[in-house]
Amino acid sequence: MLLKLEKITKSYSKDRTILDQLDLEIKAGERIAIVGPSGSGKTTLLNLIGTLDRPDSGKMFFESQDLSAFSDQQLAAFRNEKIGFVFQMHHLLPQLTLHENILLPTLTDKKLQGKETLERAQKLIARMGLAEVTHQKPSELSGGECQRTAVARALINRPGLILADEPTGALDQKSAFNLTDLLVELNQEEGVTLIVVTHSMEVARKMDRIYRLEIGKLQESKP
Ligand SMILES: Nc1ncnc2c1ncn2[C@@H]1O[C@H](COP(=O)(O)OP(=O)(O)OP(=O)(O)O)[C@@H](O)[C@H]1O
Repeated sequence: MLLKLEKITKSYSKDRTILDQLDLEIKAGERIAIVGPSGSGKTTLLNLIGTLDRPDSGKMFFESQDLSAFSDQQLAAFRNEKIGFVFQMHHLLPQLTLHENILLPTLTDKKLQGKETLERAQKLIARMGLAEVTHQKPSELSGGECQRTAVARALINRPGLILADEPTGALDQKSAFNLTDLLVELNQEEGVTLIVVTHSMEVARKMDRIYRLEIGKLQESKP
């Protein structure tokens, strides 16, 4: 099991529980979609899985390691090594080129800086169809190119898990389908596990399993 959530509860205020004793198990290499009404807690759940926030109660295991036992510093190192993030708005740094943005997650760790990482970046740039625009800055790229750069950045450290929160939400339909197909191909080529929060059933249907988040719990849903 790559990821196991046991009775995870989270609220931001006393009068409303967002996630209520939620359980989830995900195997390495799976593609999972999380759908559900606006405000149901999808981003909250993704932030907990990504260790950007901690649950009020419950346990979370990643490769059998109990993450609640990790200090904030240990979690930061874990996150950088094991998890890649893709957001709705690409969150690229505007002053850096596409190439520099992709290398950002490698800058915090000396072990990651070397020929192998540069080769990995080149390979991802080619794979994403970005070879022509590597020295351009985000303002000089299309929305689809920015999102593909964000996917390359998420993959640069070879994480076991990609968390994507509405990755196609800001794209036109053609770019949205392209990006989804690319994520599926990368899952198949590299074995990276994929958790995608989406409002789009077309995107969700390309995953192995679809979960609906409603009233604090996940229910497996048919495509
Ligand atoms: N930091 C916070 N402080 C207080 N309330 C919050 C905070 N973050 C989220 N919420 C509330 O928790 C609920 C769940 O939010 P969340 O962003 O997880 O929902 P979502 O399912 O991702 O919604 P959407 O589909 O609209 O993006 C919402 O009612 C939101 O207002």
